[in-house]
Formats: sequence, structure tokens, C-alpha cells
Amino acid sequence: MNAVASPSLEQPSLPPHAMALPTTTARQRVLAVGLVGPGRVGSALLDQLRTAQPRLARAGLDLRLCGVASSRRMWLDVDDPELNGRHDSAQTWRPSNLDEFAAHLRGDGGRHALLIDCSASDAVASRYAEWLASGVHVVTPNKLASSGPLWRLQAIRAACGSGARFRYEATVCAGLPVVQTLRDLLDTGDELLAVEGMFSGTLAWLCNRHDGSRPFSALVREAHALGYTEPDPRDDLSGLDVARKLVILAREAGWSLSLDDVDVQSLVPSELAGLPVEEAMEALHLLDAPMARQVAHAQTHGGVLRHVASLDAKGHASVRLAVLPQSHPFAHTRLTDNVVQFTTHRYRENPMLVQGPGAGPEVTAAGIFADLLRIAESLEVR
Ligand SMILES: NC(=O)c1ccc[n+]([C@@H]2O[C@H](COP(=O)([O-])OP(=O)(O)OC[C@H]3O[C@@H](n4cnc5c(N)ncnc54)[C@H](O)[C@@H]3O)[C@@H](O)[C@H]2O)c1
Ligand SMILES: N[C@@H](CCO)C(=O)O
Repeated sequence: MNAVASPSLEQPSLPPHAMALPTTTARQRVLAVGLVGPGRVGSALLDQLRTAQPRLARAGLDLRLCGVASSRRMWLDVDDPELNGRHDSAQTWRPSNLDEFAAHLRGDGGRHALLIDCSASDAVASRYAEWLASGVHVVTPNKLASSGPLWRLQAIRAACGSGARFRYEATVCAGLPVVQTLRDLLDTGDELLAVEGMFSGTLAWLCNRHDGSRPFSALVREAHALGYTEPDPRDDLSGLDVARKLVILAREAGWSLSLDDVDVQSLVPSELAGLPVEEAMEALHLLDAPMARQVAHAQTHGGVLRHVASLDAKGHASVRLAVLPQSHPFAHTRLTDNVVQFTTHRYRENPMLVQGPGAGPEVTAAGIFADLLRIAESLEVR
């Protein structure tokens, strides 16, 4: 199984026989896994799963990749490996159909099944409740279910009554333990008072790299190629991606925040906002002049640009680009570093910090993988 290096490659080379596992022993837990969205993050995850399979098998977890679905086509492990072999290891692909995909994953219902959504698709997020209700666990870095309509998230939570689990650690700051940390604080009786920080790996990287020597648009293209941005980088630049993360954390704490409640400062000029994504990628130069002015302004004031966000217990939430003094702790972050500062009842004098790389396929994939392992740990042997 090789990595799919480009998001445009919708066909990861996944010879079914490459996923062959050591013989299952009576004590092994079997987990059927299906992946939707083999893009930058999904492909990195497929690589990590394949590398880990022998080690997991020795530890008693038989991880079986049963299917991969992209927006247009899918591969299921029942597809003919001999035929694939005759076509130079090509896969047998069929048109994508999420109903068939989930039914195949469930099998006869006798095995544990887990679906990983690595798309950024609302249509896929809309299916979680029915998958969970049918007993399929769901893990995702896709923020749309947890930050979208509240009724849909409530339906997803209700569907977990089937015993299936829904985990989404990588929706906030990629592989950093942010959602789990907040959950641990709350589960042990602490109370969230405020969250502040830098929640965009892309904006952190752009602010660190943008010194005026290269056009901002060239840096955005590079961040996209490195896999830091959302599929549509305007989701990062408009502050929407960070607003989604604030909503996810607020809801984790039991607050009914929605995207409309977040005061967001967008960096996307209106001429760029209305374009289809391909045209917008061609017109990124529209960002250059305004961002050059922002950098010059920060330099004149002896400060640095940082993309910051905050949320308080009264539901005030904001996302903006700020000029911070060199002495500010956020001024010395590197590369894609995110910082999440939790002020809680216990940590009110000296808030708790989670900090580190906040974007990129490999760290994000590792966050998803860790969610999968937490679910796998709780499975009984079938
Ligand atoms: N890149 C990061 O650093 C990062 C970090 C945290 C979370 N995420 C999230 O991870 C997800 C994937 O990001 P990416 O950078 O890999 O994006 P990508 O564009 O590289 O990949 C998305 C994949 O989803 C597939 N897809 C789209 N619609 C689909 C549909 N309806 N059915 C099946 N497949 C569909 C596409 O075919 C593509 O393979 C996004 O939700 C993103 O917000 C990314
Ligand atoms: N595009 C996002 C990925 C992590 O959610 C970011 O740059 O932070």
C-alpha cells in the first residue's frame, strides 16, 4: 500500500493481498475498517495502519482493511485480487456507494466494524448517525458533524446508544490531544471557564513564514502542497476552520455554541470569496497586497502577526489576526504550532497548555489512529 501523494490522486495503490494479516488466533479481536476519503490525510493513515498491522496483530488486534471509498469510486476487499494482478496490480474499482460500503463493512453483523471518514464532505458527515445506530464505530478528522447543525450532532450522540462509538480528536489541532484533554478535565469534575489560543496550523505557518520577501499567495500554495490547508484553503483564511474548532470545544463542554455565534475576521477579500475553488486557487494573488500591508503594520509596531481565537463561558467567541508583542508567549511558536490554553476551575491561576504541530497529513493521521486504538481497546473478543 503506497501513499497517495496528491489530493488529485483518487486511487491509492492498495493491492488487497498487501493487507494480508498473520493468522487470527482465538484471543484476537477482529476489527473491520473502512476508509472514506483517501486524500492527503487518508493516504497517510493507510500507510500508518499497514505499517502497524503486524505489531497490532502480535498485541491481539487483527485490523482488517475492508474497503476504501473516494468521492467517485471505491474498492472492497471482496474484489478480485487475481484480476488486479493481471492488470499490473491495478485495483478493481466500482462506483462509490456509501450504502453498499457500510453494508460490506458490517458484514453479517458478527464482527466489529469501524468507518473512518477522512473527507471534508457534509454528505458523508450526514451518514454518521445511521452508521452508528447500526453498530458501526465512526472516527473522523472531518469537522462538519461536530460543528454543524446541533440537531445532527445530537442525533449522532443519540445513535451511540447502540454501543458504537464516535471519536473526533483530530478535528481540533490535528494530532494534538485537545479534545481528549478537555474531556478528561470535565469527566473528573473540572469546569471549563475559557479557551484561548492559536488553532490554525496553516495560519501559524503562514504568519511564521510571511516576512514580505515572498508573495503571500505563493506561501498559501506551498501550505496547500504540504497538506496543511483544508481542501479549500479559503476555509483556513476566512477563519471558518478555526471557528469550527471553537464550536467543537464549546459543545464538548456542553455549551450550545454554533458557527453563527463566532465573531470571525476573514482574510479573504470579497472578490476571492465568491469564486469556485479552482478559480480561487488561480486568484490567490488578490491576497498579496492586503497581507503585505498587515505585515508592514506589525513590523512598524515591533510586533508579529498571529492568528488567535478565544472562547469564554458566556459564549463570546472570536477569531482574528492580531499584532502581538515579541514578549507574548504566542510570538515564539514555530512552523505549524498550535497553542490551546484551557482556563478551568482547577487551572484558573495557571492555565493548562497543549502545544505543538497543528496540521499536516502525518500528525493528523496519527490522531485518527489513536482514536481507532482507543475504540479497539474496548472491544470484546468475538
Ligand atoms: N490536512 C490537515 O492537516 C488536517 C488536519 C486536521 C483535520 N483535517 C481534516 O481531514 C479531512 C481530510 O483532509 P485532507 O487534507 O486529506 O483533504 P483531501 O482533499 O486531500 O482529501 C479528501 C478526500 O475526501 C474524498 N471525498 C470528498 N468527498 C467525498 C465523498 N462524498 N465520499 C467519499 N470521499 C469523498 C476526496 O475524494 C479525497 O480523497 C478534512 O475534513 C480536514 O478538515 C485535515
Ligand atoms: N487546515 C487545518 C488543519 C487542521 O485542522 C489547519 O491548518 O489548522
